[in-house]
Amino acid sequence: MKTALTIAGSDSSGGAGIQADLKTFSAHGVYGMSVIVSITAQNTQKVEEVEDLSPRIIGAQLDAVFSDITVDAVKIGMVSNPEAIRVIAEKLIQYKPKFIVLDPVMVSKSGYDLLQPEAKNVLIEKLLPLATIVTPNLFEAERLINNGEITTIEGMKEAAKQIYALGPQAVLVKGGHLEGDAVDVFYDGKQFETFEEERIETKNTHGTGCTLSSAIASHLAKGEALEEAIEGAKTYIQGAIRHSLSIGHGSGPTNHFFQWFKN
Ligand SMILES: Nc1ncnc2c1ncn2[C@@H]1O[C@H](COP(=O)(O)OP(=O)(O)OP(=O)(O)O)[C@@H](O)[C@H]1O
Ligand SMILES: Cc1ncc(CO)c(N)n1
Repeated sequence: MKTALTIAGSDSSGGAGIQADLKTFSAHGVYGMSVIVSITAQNTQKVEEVEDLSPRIIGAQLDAVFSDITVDAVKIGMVSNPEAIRVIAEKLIQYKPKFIVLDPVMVSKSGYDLLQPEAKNVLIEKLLPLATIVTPNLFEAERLINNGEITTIEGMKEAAKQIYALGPQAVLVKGGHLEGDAVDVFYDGKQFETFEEERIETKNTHGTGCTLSSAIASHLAKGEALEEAIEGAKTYIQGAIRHSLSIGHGSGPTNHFFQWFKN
């Protein structure tokens, strides 16, 4: 069986973070593993509190996994602080996993900082150059390049180009927060490609970004080429949002098992 590792934060409500990642891996038939960087007390309405694990135990988790198990793909989500980012980068350079999908998580849908503002430049310097693909949403893309607001597909293309110049092998700027259809823009230094799906009208979009990046990692772990992996992940997130769950009183989670249990 192929394997994937998520390095991310825990979401107590199970809709985003580590929990979304593991569910996504399972739904793809990939064996999931996790290195927890931070614990969030959150639900479908808001993030109440965050507590980071020490860099020492983050490093120890990475050593424990990589020293024993072949990791076919890594997904990185919430990394929270500069010290955590430094140890993650150091271990990834040491163990050299073949594929790294970096979701540069910065702020929760409810507005809580999941990446400390002073950690942004460390993420850019240490993690972006290691990424097979980085998957910012519009807000994260704006913050990565500090070049104003992105409001159009053309703007997404320009941002993708500038983020590519920071060192990842490819970029997928996600258009979930734009108006109209859900259009994501891919750039790999050679060409642009757009991945488009119809926008689904729902408030239940908690964990969409985590789900998409883990789905890409799952497809890469199974040996698919990058664009094929994105295509597969985009089809998956569309189904997971279409059958998303009205759980909780806020923004409900995506449904990872919609093939079997439709809402
Ligand atoms: N309402 C929707 N209908 C269809 N697709 C959507 C919708 N909202 C988001 N998507 C798609 O879901 C994926 C995740 O995009 P989004 O921009 O929401 O990520 P995100 O903001 O990082 O998510 P998160 O809130 O989990 O951090 C993208 O492929 C995007 O196009
Ligand atoms: C732990 C965690 N990671 C990522 C996100 C972004 O969706 C979240 N809300 N919580």
